[in-house]
Amino acid sequence: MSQRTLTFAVDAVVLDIEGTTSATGFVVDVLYPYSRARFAELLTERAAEPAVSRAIAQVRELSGEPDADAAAVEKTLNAWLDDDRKATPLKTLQGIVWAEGFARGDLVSHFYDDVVPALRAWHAAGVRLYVYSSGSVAAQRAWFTSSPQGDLTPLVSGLYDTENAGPKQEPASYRRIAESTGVEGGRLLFLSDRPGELDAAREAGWHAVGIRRPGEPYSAQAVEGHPQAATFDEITLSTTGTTSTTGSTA
Ligand SMILES: CSCCC(=O)C(=O)COP(=O)(O)O
Ligand SMILES: [Mg+2]
Repeated sequence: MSQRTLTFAVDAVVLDIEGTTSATGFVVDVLYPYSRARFAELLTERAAEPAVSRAIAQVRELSGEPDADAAAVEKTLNAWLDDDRKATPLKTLQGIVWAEGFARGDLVSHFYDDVVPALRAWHAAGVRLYVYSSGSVAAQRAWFTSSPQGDLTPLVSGLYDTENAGPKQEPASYRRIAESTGVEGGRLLFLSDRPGELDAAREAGWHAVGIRRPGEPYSAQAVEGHPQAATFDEITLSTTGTTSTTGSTA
C-alpha cells in the first residue's frame, strides 16, 4: 500500500463512529457491559416510558416473540449484544442508558488521537460535519458531548441513525441524508470501516473512504475500489479546489 494523501472538495463529511472515529474495543468493552447491566431495570421499572415501550414492541416484532416478557426481551437484547447486532431497538435502549451514564459522569467517550484535530481543521475550512452511526442519535449526542477533549457538538451540524435515516448498508439511507442536509451526493464524503456501508454511499453518488485502523475488526477486509486511509491525517478537505485520490487504493 502506498502512502496516501486524499484530497476532497466537498461541502460536508459524514462520520461513522465505531471503527472510524473511535475504537470498537472501547464500545464493546466499556459501553456494552454498561448497558447490559442496566437493561433489566429499564425493562421492568421504566417499561411505560414511550421510547422504552416502543423499543420493547420492536424487539418483540424482530424476535418473532409477540408475548415476550421483560426477561425474554432482555435475553434477546443480550444475544444481540453478543453478536454485535446493530438492531434499532437495541440501539435505542442502549442510547437511553448511555446518555444517562454520560450525563452522570460514569462514562467518557473515546476518539482516536488523529480525529479531533482533523474535525477541527475540516470545520475551520468550512466543511460541515455530520454523524451517521448505528448508535442512536441520543447516544451520538452524548458521545460527542462527553469526549476527553470536551464538548465537540458545536462542530457537528447533524446526527443520523438507523431510525431517522435507515439501514447503513442501503443506498436509500444515504439519499435520505443528502436530502436532509441539502448537500448533493457528489459534495458529500462518508468515512467508515465497513465495506457494505461504503458501497451503499457510493451507490448513492457520494465519495467514500474506507478507514483502515490496525486492530479494528474490519481493517483486514478489502474495501473494493474505495480510497482508504489509516488515519484522518491522510485526508484533506476543503469546499473549493479539486478532488484527488491518486494512489490511495490498496
Ligand atoms: C455512541 S454510538 C455507540 C456505538 C454503537 O453502539 C454502534 O453501534 C456504532 O456503530 P457504527 O455504525 O458507528 O459503526
Ligand atoms: Mg463503524
